[in-house]
Amino acid sequence: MYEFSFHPISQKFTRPVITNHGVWDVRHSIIIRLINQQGKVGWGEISPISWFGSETTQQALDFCHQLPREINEEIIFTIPDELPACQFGFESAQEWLIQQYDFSTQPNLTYSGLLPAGETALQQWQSLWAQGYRTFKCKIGVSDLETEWKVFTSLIQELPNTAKLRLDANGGLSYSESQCWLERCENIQQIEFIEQPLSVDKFAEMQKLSQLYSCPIALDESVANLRQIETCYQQGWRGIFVIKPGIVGSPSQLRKICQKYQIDTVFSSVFETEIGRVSSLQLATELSANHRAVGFGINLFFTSSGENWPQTLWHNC
Ligand SMILES: O=C(O)CCC(=O)C1=CC=C[C@@H](O)[C@@H]1C(=O)O
Ligand SMILES: [Mg+2]
Repeated sequence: MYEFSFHPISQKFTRPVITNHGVWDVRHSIIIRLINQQGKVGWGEISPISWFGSETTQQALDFCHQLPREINEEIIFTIPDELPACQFGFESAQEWLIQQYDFSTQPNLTYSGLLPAGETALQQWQSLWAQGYRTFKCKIGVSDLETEWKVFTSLIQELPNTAKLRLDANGGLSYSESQCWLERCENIQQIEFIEQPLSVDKFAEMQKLSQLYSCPIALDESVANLRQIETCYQQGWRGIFVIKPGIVGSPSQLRKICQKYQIDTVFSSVFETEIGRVSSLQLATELSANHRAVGFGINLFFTSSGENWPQTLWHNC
């Protein structure tokens, strides 16, 4: 049995995340705490992204409110699939009790840095490069193609050949715009992949594009949860799968799927706090089959874990 408690938190990003989905400037999460009978504490984080298909923060809060103050493993492992962020948060907290993670160790992974939208990306990449980043991601499908292509070509001209660049459209391109990007990126060696060019309902079209062009395509919104990963794999997707542990669902089920299908994965943040990050990077360390850079490079919050975090965060809620 575990003593269960939770706190909703809201944190404003240092800069809004601008994508085809819109402008996102505040991250709403729920921090959960489990205390076992030996008095050990396990931390978990529920950070939904409803426009990726996960539950809403309100639905996650309603789920937490209806739980008793004492919960057991059966409750944790029977959280419905409609609540993937809750599955992640509760299972992570239970694993935390066993692993007793600490924040001081940065896992031995390669990180990708998310560049700001538009021209600002041209200033930002150098400071990230100086910090050791060699993989960058920028958003496309936000303004018109030619404007974005102009910024992109300036960026590519500046980036060293050893850099890798990911273009994330968040499903915001049309079929012809996707063809245009894929054609133009065909022989640009820095391009690692184009992420989710078309919307989730256009799987067949993305499958066709992946056969027509050599520039790799990564699915993100199309594989946001475990059921979607399974479906896309069964429908023949053998390209890249972007895995967002914070919203994909049960970590134990994710381990099974990654081991069963040996999929080409890129682990990606849901812009969580250090609590969700520690658990997500544990999964990335275990399951990153092709050692692709993980999309956890940038801290978009004003504060990050400091002394005695998250106790301080917990008591300040
Ligand atoms: O994957 C990364 O490099 C960083 C995380 C990231 O880009 C995203 C996180 C959450 C929602 C989206 O705005 C975006 C994405 O689409 O991948
Ligand atoms: Mg994405």
